[in-house]
Amino acid sequence: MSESDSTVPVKSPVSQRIRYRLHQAQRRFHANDNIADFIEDGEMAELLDEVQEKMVGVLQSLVIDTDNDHNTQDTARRVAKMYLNEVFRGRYVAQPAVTEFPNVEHLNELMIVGPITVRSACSHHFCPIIGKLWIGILPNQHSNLIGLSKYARLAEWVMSRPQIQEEAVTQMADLLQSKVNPDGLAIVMEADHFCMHWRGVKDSDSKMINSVMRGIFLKDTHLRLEFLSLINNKR
Ligand SMILES: Nc1nc2c(ncn2[C@@H]2O[C@H](COP(=O)(O)OP(=O)(O)OP(=O)(O)O)[C@@H](O)[C@H]2O)c(=O)[nH]1
Repeated sequence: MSESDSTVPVKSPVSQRIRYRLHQAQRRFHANDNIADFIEDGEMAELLDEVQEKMVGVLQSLVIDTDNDHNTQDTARRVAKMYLNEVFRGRYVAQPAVTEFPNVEHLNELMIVGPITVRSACSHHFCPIIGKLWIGILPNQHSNLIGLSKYARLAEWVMSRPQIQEEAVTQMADLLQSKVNPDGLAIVMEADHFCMHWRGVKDSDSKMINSVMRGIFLKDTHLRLEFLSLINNKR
């Protein structure tokens, strides 16, 4: 815990109050963690004002004349809103409600959902990661079936945080495993990383593809190949 977070005066900045609660609960708050449980009513509006104020400082340090440049006058507010309410929203809001249905018909055939569009950002440069995600599920009679749209809603919640792709797919797999409790779970993500396209090495063509296989997908080569060939036909 940093010294400034260990004791929190009542009128301290809202981010400091939230960090204090996280430290007290000994909860991790990395860039790809959700911290909704530690934010009280009305504090998102305060956080917006605080991030805006800090963004004003960044623009000043970039020597941009925000007083006279009509294009950047409201940029600090726009960027703060974009981070908190859009591109990093998955850190600050609670998990979307997911209706779970019992597997009454005891379905146990491979089901594939995708491609789900992924919009994320890398935690190193905060550059966009844009890609696609496929999910394969082999339910059993005890599995919960969740509505099709909920796969996309859960993916959006996990992905709209700064992160690395390897951890994003693992988080997605852990979440679906806990919701659906299937015999097998497979996830493949293919994405463009703008930190490689727009800057740095400036390689416009390369993508990152990674997968997570759980349960029967690890043991059953035929099932794994069936999943991979079905999604390959659609890519
Ligand atoms: N493994 C992994 N690396 C990523 C991901 N997104 C971005 N990166 C890479 O993370 C690295 C960032 O760390 P550094 O190498 O210290 O950054 P840098 O000095 O700006 O590196 P360059 O991008 O090569 O200019 C870069 O190589 C990125 O391409 C991801 O999802 N997974």
